[in-house]
Amino acid sequence: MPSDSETYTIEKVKSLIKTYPDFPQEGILFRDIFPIFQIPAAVDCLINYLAELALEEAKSAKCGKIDVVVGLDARGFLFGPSLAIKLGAKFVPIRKRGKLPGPTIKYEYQKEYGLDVLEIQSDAILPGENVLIVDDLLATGGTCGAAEKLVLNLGGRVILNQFVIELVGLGGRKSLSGKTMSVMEF
Ligand SMILES: O=P(O)(O)OC[C@H]1O[C@H](OP(=O)(O)OP(=O)(O)O)[C@H](O)[C@@H]1O
Ligand SMILES: Nc1ncnc2[nH]cnc12
Repeated sequence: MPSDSETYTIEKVKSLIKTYPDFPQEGILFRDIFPIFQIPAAVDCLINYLAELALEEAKSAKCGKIDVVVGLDARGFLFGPSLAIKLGAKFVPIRKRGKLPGPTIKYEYQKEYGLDVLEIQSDAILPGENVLIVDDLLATGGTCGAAEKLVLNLGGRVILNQFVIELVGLGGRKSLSGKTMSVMEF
């Protein structure tokens, strides 16, 4: 099947991201990743790139394989399942309050614009499993910091926090305990 995925570069993928000033509130420069999903070759390029970085990190951490890819509600779900397939890992969601059935554990956190609660199903990660956390964007780090706490509380090992976009000016990676990588900086 003809495809231009080989000619797509991360720089080209970055150029697809649109910026909206004052959304969803004044003072926020919103980075929109959805235009990437209008171009299958761009998505393919990005997922392959995330998978390569993750495999390199698992190798250098000498942890064996990534057992679990945890995706963060909601835009982390755009990347998590595809990445999990590439890594031969299971996919587990971390969701906002009240969305997951059965026994869960919760963690309250501060984000760029407001307070929120994240939850994970209690049996989703087994003690000692190697976990990669993926999300579309790192801003203040509140969301991913809460996700790390949930993973650690279930006995998982955070091998890598992976983001498509990092808003470097907000210094979010300072509040994360695990190794952190982003594909693009703004
Ligand atoms: O580093 P932080 O300051 O915590 O911010 C980053 C988080 O904020 C956004 O999600 P949001 O909570 O807006 O939810 P959404 O994905 O459902 O839009 C983004 O997708 C990250 O998950
Ligand atoms: N500036 C931003 N753009 C897109 N998503 C975000 N989530 C938190 N901050 C954001």
